[in-house]
Amino acid sequence: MTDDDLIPLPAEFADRFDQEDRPACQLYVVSPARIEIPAFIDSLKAALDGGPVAAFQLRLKDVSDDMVLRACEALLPVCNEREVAFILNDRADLAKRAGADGVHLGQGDGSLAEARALLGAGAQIGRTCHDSRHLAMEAGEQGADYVAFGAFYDTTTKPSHYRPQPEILSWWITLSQLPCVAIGGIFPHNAAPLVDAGADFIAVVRAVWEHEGGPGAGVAAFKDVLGW
Ligand SMILES: Cc1ncc(COP(=O)(O)OP(=O)(O)O)c(N)n1
Ligand SMILES: Cc1ncsc1CCOP(=O)(O)O
Ligand SMILES: [Mg+2]
Repeated sequence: MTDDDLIPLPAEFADRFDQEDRPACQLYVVSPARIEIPAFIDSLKAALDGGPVAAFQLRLKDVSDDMVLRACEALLPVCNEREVAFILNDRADLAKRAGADGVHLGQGDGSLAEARALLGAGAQIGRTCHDSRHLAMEAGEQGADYVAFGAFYDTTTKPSHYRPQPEILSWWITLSQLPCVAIGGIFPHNAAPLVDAGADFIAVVRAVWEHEGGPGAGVAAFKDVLGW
Protein backbone atom coordinates (compact mmCIF):
# COMPACT_ATOMS: atom_id res chain seq x y z
CA MET A 1 0.00 0.00 0.00
CA THR A 2 1.24 3.50 -0.81
CA ASP A 3 0.31 6.81 0.81
CA ASP A 4 -1.88 7.43 -2.19
CA ASP A 5 -4.13 4.50 -1.35
CA LEU A 6 -5.22 6.61 1.59
CA ILE A 7 -6.49 9.38 -0.72
CA PRO A 8 -9.68 8.11 -2.33
CA LEU A 9 -11.80 10.52 -4.31
CA PRO A 10 -14.24 12.13 -1.86
CA ALA A 11 -17.82 11.41 -2.93
CA GLU A 12 -18.71 15.10 -2.94
CA PHE A 13 -16.13 15.67 -5.69
CA ALA A 14 -17.45 12.93 -7.94
CA ASP A 15 -19.34 15.13 -10.34
CA ARG A 16 -17.85 18.43 -9.36
CA PHE A 17 -16.63 19.36 -12.82
CA ASP A 18 -18.28 18.95 -16.16
CA GLN A 19 -15.67 17.06 -18.18
CA GLU A 20 -17.33 18.07 -21.43
CA ASP A 21 -15.83 21.54 -20.91
CA ARG A 22 -12.33 20.09 -20.93
CA PRO A 23 -10.38 20.71 -24.16
CA ALA A 24 -9.19 17.68 -26.13
CA CYS A 25 -5.81 16.16 -25.27
CA GLN A 26 -2.91 18.09 -26.81
CA LEU A 27 0.71 17.34 -27.63
CA TYR A 28 3.56 18.67 -25.45
CA VAL A 29 6.95 18.18 -27.12
CA VAL A 30 10.04 17.98 -24.90
CA SER A 31 13.54 18.47 -26.34
CA PRO A 32 16.40 15.98 -26.24
CA ALA A 33 18.82 16.52 -23.34
CA ARG A 34 21.54 17.68 -25.75
CA ILE A 35 21.04 19.72 -28.89
CA GLU A 36 23.25 21.58 -31.34
CA ILE A 37 22.40 25.15 -32.21
CA PRO A 38 21.85 26.18 -35.01
CA ALA A 39 21.03 22.72 -36.46
CA PHE A 40 18.25 22.10 -33.95
CA ILE A 41 16.38 25.23 -35.05
CA ASP A 42 15.31 23.49 -38.26
CA SER A 43 14.50 20.30 -36.36
CA LEU A 44 12.20 22.23 -34.07
CA LYS A 45 10.54 23.99 -37.00
CA ALA A 46 9.94 20.61 -38.63
CA ALA A 47 8.44 19.20 -35.43
CA LEU A 48 6.13 22.15 -34.82
CA ASP A 49 5.01 22.18 -38.44
CA GLY A 50 4.17 18.47 -38.29
CA GLY A 51 0.87 19.06 -36.49
CA PRO A 52 -0.73 21.06 -33.68
CA VAL A 53 1.72 21.25 -30.78
CA ALA A 54 0.56 23.07 -27.66
CA ALA A 55 3.86 23.44 -25.87
CA PHE A 56 7.59 22.90 -26.31
CA GLN A 57 9.87 22.27 -23.35
CA LEU A 58 13.59 22.95 -23.61
CA ARG A 59 15.07 20.20 -21.42
CA LEU A 60 18.85 20.40 -21.60
CA LYS A 61 21.03 18.48 -19.17
CA ASP A 62 24.65 19.03 -18.14
CA VAL A 63 25.15 22.20 -20.14
CA SER A 64 26.17 25.68 -19.00
CA ASP A 65 23.71 28.46 -18.21
CA ASP A 66 25.10 30.35 -21.22
CA MET A 67 24.31 27.43 -23.48
CA VAL A 68 20.74 27.24 -22.13
CA LEU A 69 20.25 30.96 -22.68
CA ARG A 70 21.69 30.80 -26.20
CA ALA A 71 19.37 27.91 -27.03
CA CYS A 72 16.42 29.87 -25.63
CA GLU A 73 17.34 32.87 -27.74
CA ALA A 74 17.42 30.73 -30.89
CA LEU A 75 14.32 28.63 -30.19
CA LEU A 76 11.92 31.02 -28.49
CA PRO A 77 11.14 32.90 -31.75
CA VAL A 78 10.38 29.59 -33.49
CA CYS A 79 7.75 28.87 -30.84
CA ASN A 80 6.44 32.45 -30.71
CA GLU A 81 5.92 32.52 -34.48
CA ARG A 82 3.77 29.40 -34.17
CA GLU A 83 2.00 30.34 -30.94
CA VAL A 84 3.51 27.35 -29.17
CA ALA A 85 4.21 27.88 -25.46
CA PHE A 86 7.94 27.83 -24.67
CA ILE A 87 8.61 26.15 -21.33
CA LEU A 88 12.11 25.90 -19.85
CA ASN A 89 12.91 22.89 -17.71
CA ASP A 90 14.39 23.03 -14.21
CA ARG A 91 15.35 26.71 -13.87
CA ALA A 92 12.94 29.51 -13.03
CA ASP A 93 15.78 32.04 -12.94
CA LEU A 94 16.84 31.24 -16.50
CA ALA A 95 13.22 31.13 -17.65
CA LYS A 96 12.88 34.68 -16.38
CA ARG A 97 16.09 35.85 -18.10
CA ALA A 98 15.12 34.17 -21.36
CA GLY A 99 11.56 35.47 -21.43
CA ALA A 100 10.13 31.96 -21.53
CA ASP A 101 6.38 31.41 -21.21
CA GLY A 102 6.95 29.20 -18.21
CA VAL A 103 9.03 26.66 -16.37
CA HIS A 104 8.73 22.97 -15.52
CA LEU A 105 9.89 22.19 -11.99
CA GLY A 106 10.57 18.72 -10.63
CA GLN A 107 10.30 17.99 -6.94
CA GLY A 108 13.93 19.04 -6.49
CA ASP A 109 13.87 22.07 -8.74
CA GLY A 110 12.75 24.73 -6.29
CA SER A 111 9.56 26.08 -4.82
CA LEU A 112 6.49 26.94 -6.85
CA ALA A 113 5.94 30.09 -4.78
CA GLU A 114 9.42 31.41 -5.57
CA ALA A 115 8.99 30.63 -9.25
CA ARG A 116 5.65 32.43 -9.27
CA ALA A 117 7.12 35.46 -7.52
CA LEU A 118 9.88 35.59 -10.12
CA LEU A 119 7.85 34.85 -13.25
CA GLY A 120 4.53 36.49 -12.45
CA ALA A 121 0.90 35.52 -12.70
CA GLY A 122 0.93 34.93 -16.47
CA ALA A 123 3.67 32.29 -16.45
CA GLN A 124 2.89 28.61 -16.95
CA ILE A 125 4.47 26.65 -14.10
CA GLY A 126 4.40 22.86 -14.19
CA ARG A 127 5.26 20.40 -11.45
CA THR A 128 6.39 16.77 -11.62
CA CYS A 129 4.18 14.62 -9.39
CA HIS A 130 5.46 11.14 -10.37
CA ASP A 131 2.70 8.68 -9.37
CA SER A 132 1.49 10.61 -6.36
CA ARG A 133 -1.96 11.98 -5.71
CA HIS A 134 -0.57 13.67 -2.64
CA LEU A 135 2.11 15.55 -4.62
CA ALA A 136 -0.46 16.59 -7.21
CA MET A 137 -2.82 18.05 -4.63
CA GLU A 138 0.12 19.80 -2.99
CA ALA A 139 1.23 21.24 -6.36
CA GLY A 140 -2.28 22.50 -7.01
CA GLU A 141 -2.45 24.14 -3.61
CA GLN A 142 0.98 25.72 -4.16
CA GLY A 143 -0.08 27.37 -7.41
CA ALA A 144 1.08 25.07 -10.21
CA ASP A 145 -0.55 25.59 -13.62
CA TYR A 146 -0.31 21.91 -14.48
CA VAL A 147 0.67 18.67 -12.81
CA ALA A 148 2.70 15.98 -14.58
CA PHE A 149 2.42 12.26 -13.88
CA GLY A 150 4.82 9.61 -15.15
CA ALA A 151 6.59 7.57 -16.28
CA PHE A 152 3.56 5.68 -17.62
CA TYR A 153 5.71 3.32 -19.71
CA ASP A 154 9.33 2.21 -19.84
CA THR A 155 11.64 4.95 -21.01
CA THR A 156 15.35 5.25 -21.59
CA THR A 157 15.15 9.06 -21.73
CA LYS A 158 14.76 9.38 -17.97
CA PRO A 159 14.62 6.01 -16.26
CA SER A 160 12.01 6.21 -13.50
CA HIS A 161 10.85 3.80 -10.84
CA TYR A 162 7.55 5.66 -10.59
CA ARG A 163 4.87 3.91 -12.63
CA PRO A 164 1.41 5.51 -12.33
CA GLN A 165 -1.64 3.83 -13.78
CA PRO A 166 -3.85 5.75 -16.23
CA GLU A 167 -6.53 5.90 -13.50
CA ILE A 168 -4.56 8.63 -11.74
CA LEU A 169 -5.42 10.91 -14.68
CA SER A 170 -9.14 10.10 -14.36
CA TRP A 171 -8.95 10.73 -10.64
CA TRP A 172 -7.24 14.06 -11.17
CA ILE A 173 -9.63 15.45 -13.78
CA THR A 174 -12.57 14.62 -11.57
CA LEU A 175 -10.96 16.47 -8.71
CA SER A 176 -9.36 19.47 -10.38
CA GLN A 177 -9.71 21.78 -13.34
CA LEU A 178 -5.92 22.16 -13.45
CA PRO A 179 -4.51 20.43 -16.54
CA CYS A 180 -2.65 17.14 -16.14
CA VAL A 181 0.26 15.96 -18.28
CA ALA A 182 1.15 12.31 -18.93
CA ILE A 183 4.82 11.56 -19.69
CA GLY A 184 7.17 8.65 -20.08
CA GLY A 185 7.55 6.18 -22.93
CA ILE A 186 4.57 7.54 -24.83
CA PHE A 187 4.25 6.80 -28.57
CA PRO A 188 1.25 6.92 -30.89
CA HIS A 189 0.63 3.19 -30.41
CA ASN A 190 0.35 3.33 -26.60
CA ALA A 191 -1.10 6.81 -26.03
CA ALA A 192 -4.80 5.89 -26.26
CA PRO A 193 -5.25 4.63 -22.67
CA LEU A 194 -3.82 7.91 -21.38
CA VAL A 195 -5.94 10.04 -23.69
CA ASP A 196 -9.01 8.00 -22.77
CA ALA A 197 -8.22 8.31 -19.05
CA GLY A 198 -8.27 12.10 -19.36
CA ALA A 199 -4.74 13.40 -19.97
CA ASP A 200 -4.94 17.04 -20.97
CA PHE A 201 -1.47 16.79 -22.52
CA ILE A 202 0.82 13.97 -23.50
CA ALA A 203 4.49 14.87 -23.30
CA VAL A 204 6.95 13.11 -25.56
CA VAL A 205 10.66 13.04 -26.35
CA ARG A 206 11.74 9.99 -28.38
CA ALA A 207 8.46 9.68 -30.27
CA VAL A 208 9.33 12.95 -31.99
CA TRP A 209 13.12 13.22 -32.04
CA GLU A 210 13.85 9.56 -32.80
CA HIS A 211 11.11 9.05 -35.39
CA GLU A 212 12.62 7.43 -38.48
CA GLY A 213 10.81 9.92 -40.72
CA GLY A 214 12.13 12.93 -38.79
CA PRO A 215 10.51 15.14 -36.15
CA GLY A 216 7.70 16.38 -38.40
CA ALA A 217 6.62 12.81 -39.05
CA GLY A 218 7.01 12.11 -35.33
CA VAL A 219 4.46 14.77 -34.48
CA ALA A 220 2.16 13.90 -37.39
CA ALA A 221 2.04 10.28 -36.19
CA PHE A 222 -0.14 11.40 -33.25
CA LYS A 223 -2.87 12.51 -35.65
CA ASP A 224 -5.22 9.57 -35.14
CA VAL A 225 -4.83 9.09 -31.40
CA LEU A 226 -5.29 12.82 -30.75
CA GLY A 227 -8.15 13.11 -33.19
CA TRP A 228 -6.83 15.93 -35.39
C1 LIG B 1 6.13 17.63 -18.65
C2 LIG B 1 7.23 17.10 -17.79
N1 LIG B 1 6.94 16.18 -16.85
C3 LIG B 1 7.91 15.70 -16.07
C4 LIG B 1 9.21 16.13 -16.22
C5 LIG B 1 10.30 15.63 -15.33
O1 LIG B 1 10.82 16.67 -14.50
P1 LIG B 1 11.90 16.29 -13.37
O2 LIG B 1 11.28 15.31 -12.45
O3 LIG B 1 12.43 17.52 -12.77
O4 LIG B 1 13.04 15.58 -14.19
P2 LIG B 1 13.95 16.24 -15.34
O5 LIG B 1 13.12 16.34 -16.56
O6 LIG B 1 14.39 17.59 -14.87
O7 LIG B 1 15.09 15.30 -15.51
C6 LIG B 1 9.47 17.08 -17.21
N2 LIG B 1 10.71 17.56 -17.45
N3 LIG B 1 8.47 17.55 -17.98
C1 LIG C 1 11.41 13.82 -18.61
C2 LIG C 1 10.69 12.61 -18.19
N1 LIG C 1 10.08 12.54 -16.98
C3 LIG C 1 9.48 11.37 -16.76
S1 LIG C 1 9.68 10.30 -18.04
C4 LIG C 1 10.55 11.47 -18.93
C5 LIG C 1 11.15 11.21 -20.27
C6 LIG C 1 10.13 10.97 -21.34
O1 LIG C 1 10.83 10.72 -22.53
P1 LIG C 1 10.28 9.69 -23.62
O2 LIG C 1 9.06 10.31 -24.23
O3 LIG C 1 11.42 9.58 -24.61
O4 LIG C 1 10.02 8.39 -22.93
MG1 LIG D 1 13.84 18.82 -13.33
